[in-house]
Order: sequence, then C-alpha cells, then structure tokens
Amino acid sequence: MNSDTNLKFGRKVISVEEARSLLSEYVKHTEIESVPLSAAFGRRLAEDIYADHPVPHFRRSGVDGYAVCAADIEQATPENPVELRIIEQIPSGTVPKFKVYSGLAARIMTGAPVPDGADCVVMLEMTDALPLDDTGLNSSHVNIKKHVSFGSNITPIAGEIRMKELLLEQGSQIGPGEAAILATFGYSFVSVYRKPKVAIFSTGSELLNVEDALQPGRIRNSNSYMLAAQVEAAGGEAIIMQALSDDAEEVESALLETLAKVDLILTSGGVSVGDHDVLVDLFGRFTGKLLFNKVAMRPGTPTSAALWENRLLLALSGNPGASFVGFELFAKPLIKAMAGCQTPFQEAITAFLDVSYDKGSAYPRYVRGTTHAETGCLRVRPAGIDKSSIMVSIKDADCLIQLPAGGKGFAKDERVLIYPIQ
Ligand SMILES: Nc1nc2c(c(=O)[nH]1)N[C@H]1C(S)=C(S)[C@@H](COP(=O)(O)OP(=O)(O)OC[C@H]3O[C@@H](n4cnc5c(N)ncnc54)[C@H](O)[C@@H]3O)O[C@H]1N2
Ligand code: MOO
Ligand SMILES: [Mg+2]
Repeated sequence: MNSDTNLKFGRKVISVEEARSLLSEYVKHTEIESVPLSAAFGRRLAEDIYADHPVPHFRRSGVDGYAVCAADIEQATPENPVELRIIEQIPSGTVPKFKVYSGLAARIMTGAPVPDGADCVVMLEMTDALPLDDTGLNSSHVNIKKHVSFGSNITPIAGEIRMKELLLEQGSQIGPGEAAILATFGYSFVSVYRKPKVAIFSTGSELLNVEDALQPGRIRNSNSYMLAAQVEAAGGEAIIMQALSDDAEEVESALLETLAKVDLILTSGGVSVGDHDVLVDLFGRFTGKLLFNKVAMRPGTPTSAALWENRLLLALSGNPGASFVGFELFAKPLIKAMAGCQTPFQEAITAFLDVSYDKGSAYPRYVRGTTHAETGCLRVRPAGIDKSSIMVSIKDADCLIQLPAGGKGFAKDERVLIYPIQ
C-alpha cells in the first residue's frame, strides 16, 4: 500500500467531540477593530460594556398628565375631584423650572423629568383642565378625578439600569437589544472582532459555474453558495473561490496561495475513496498536519481537517447533505469562536419525534430536521429525504436531529436531542 492508499482506506475514525476538540486547539479570535454602531450588527463585542450613567438619569414620567403630590389627591373621585393650580408645562427634553408643593400640579409629557416635590403622575384621562385660556390650550387649574398612589407613573433614577452595572459581556453578539444599549450609552463606534475571512473552494471536474448552461454529466456548483450562506450566518465573511477541477496540483497551488489571506479554508468534495478525490491525495503529500480524516458520523464520515501554514483547512464531503451537516458541526463553532464568541458550541435541546425513523446506523446520525410546537412540546421530523446526496430538503431544515448509533432505528414520540440551526 502506498501512502495515498493508506489515507483512503486506513483511516482512523474519531468521534465528533474529539474532532471538535482537535480543531478548538488551533482557534484564535481575530483582531479587534472599531466600527460604526450601524455597521456592527451581528458582530461580537471585544469588550465588556458597563453603565457610565444610570437609566433613567432623571425621574421619568411614564404618561402624559399631571405631576402632583399623592397626599393631595387621596380623596379624589369623579364626583369629588381635587382642584390643583398648574404651575408649568414640562415637555420631553426640557427640565422643570419649579418645585411642586401641596396644592400645585405641573402638566407633564411622557418621558419628561418629573419635578422635585411631585411624587406621582396622574394620567390626563383622569383629569379635567379648566378653564382654558385665550389660546384654548392652557389652563390655570386642573381637577384631579382619581387617587393614584405614591410613585405611580414615575420611573425612578436608575429604575432600569444602575450606574456601573455590567450591561454586555465581551463576545456577545450585537442584535437589536445590544444595539439599543450601545446607542443609549453613546457608543457611536464599537470595539468588535474582525469578521473571520473564510475562503470556500468546491472541488470537482463535474462542477459548472452558476451562470453556465447545463452540460451532459455535469452539475452547477451549489455547495459553495450554500456554504457561503452558512458562513455569513455564523458571523464570517465568505469568499467564494473559483471551483477547482480534480487536479491535485491545481488544488494544492490554489489552496497554498489563499492560506495566508484568510482565517479558514473550507473545501467541499474529494475526501472519499474515489480515484479523483483530490483532497485525500493532497493530505498524503502536503507539508501540513492532518488532524483527522474520518469522523464517526453520518453523513460526512470522510470529513477531514488539517493545519497548513498555521491555518485551519476543513475539508467537507462533496455530497450537499454531508457538506451542510459538516459545516454546522465543525465550521460554525470555529467561525463563531474566531469572531469572539465565548460559547461557540450550541447546546442540544430535547424534542419528540413526529414520525418513526427506521434506519439504524453504525455511527451517530445527524438528520436535517424540521420542528414545530404542539401542545407545549417541541416535535421534530426529518426535513424531506435524508440522504447525503439530496440537496433540496436542506432549505426545510431548522435543526439537526442527533440520533445515537445503533441498529434498531427510532420510534415515533421517542425523545431525541436536536441542535437548532440559527
Ligand atoms: N466506495 C465508496 N464510495 C463512497 C464512499 C465510501 O465510503 N466508499 N463514501 C460516500 C460518502 S458517505 C460520501 S459523503 C461521498 C463523499 O464524497 P467526496 O467528499 O469525495 O465528494 P465528491 O466525490 O467530490 O462528490 C460527491 C457528490 O457530491 C457532488 N458535489 C461535489 N461538489 C459539489 C458542489 N460544489 N455542489 C454540488 N454538488 C457537489 C458530486 O457531484 C458528487 O455527486 O462519497 C461517497 N462515496
Ligand atoms: O457519510 Mo456520507 O458522508 O454523506 O453519507
Ligand atoms: Mg469522491
């Protein structure tokens, strides 16, 4: 047996967990850069964010109405309203000029600072302001028709966020809630990790470009685009490279030329035992370090990985289903970790099988699944035909169903673990 044959047939199988931990050893996060907040969505914070002021930083009215002293209106009813003198108007964005004493009220708008002395705000609907002045807008007095208690409709200083509170942790992804916090605290620029650059090479002489007309025996390259979408969803920058033919030297030089320019290389195809499986050929003679070339999983058993010129190279199976699953299990956590995520491995959640799954497997199986909720339970079923070579059902997958190895298959309603795909 030559070394090439050895790599094809003498492979050592390792578990998904072992493969993941081998890859983790070589992950480092990308450099930190400062980007405008509006360009930071989906990125991960490179620093902890603390509150440098309380929120709100003034006593904030939650309604349009009158700021008054609660003690004044304890007996107020529609039949026996309490009359108070209006001392000023407080629109949002202004500060009160006067203190509210017993017998006085300040007209106030939602979001405006409550004046000193006032300890509650009565909603406009519970008042009658009379008489109107010449403009028809302002009144000198107001009748309060309902009792409201001390503190009502006022958010106290720091009622939402305390001074120096830890708001966001390094590594958290900037979504809508994070963006609102960052804007609140004046972060027009944010320190985030650079998006990991991921080059995607599909290999296979049968592959046509997307714009090409179909030819006998050939297919359009769909994996590169599927993987690029997965890379972007994981927080990376996908760089789709020209697909390569099954020519070992062409593959070697294209990969070598790209290694130094990116954080990760993904390839698809050419990892099995076929005569033209070029990645196997490359791993047999390259200067890098092969990390693994067989994983106890289906699909994607021949998934391989290497460290070459200090860069990770993840070689996924060409079959679309195996490529998709291999990405989710291995590339996604790598990209998330490179992008600064502290917890790149997704936690499994429990669901119940909606249909029986009759195929057993020597290796754990990762089935593309579709979930739905039913009477408070999460149910899951395979998303269409679950064959590695089938591409069309990938669009319906919102999770991977993890089915342990074994010969008997799985019954309807059996409890399974799933990994949501976000
Ligand atoms: N004798 C054996 N044959 C195969 C075995 C085996 O153990 N013994 N394993 C099978 C399994 S499992 C898989 S998975 C595939 C893995 O194949 P490769 O990773 O070597 O991929 P290719 O041979 O290049 O392609 C497989 C399949 O996928 C299509 N393909 C490839 N690239 C793309 C792309 N970019 N877009 C769309 N489709 C693509 C390709 O045309 C082939 O149909 O090997 C099995 N065989
Ligand atoms: O294991 Mo193959 O990798 O898809 O079925
Ligand atoms: Mg092959």
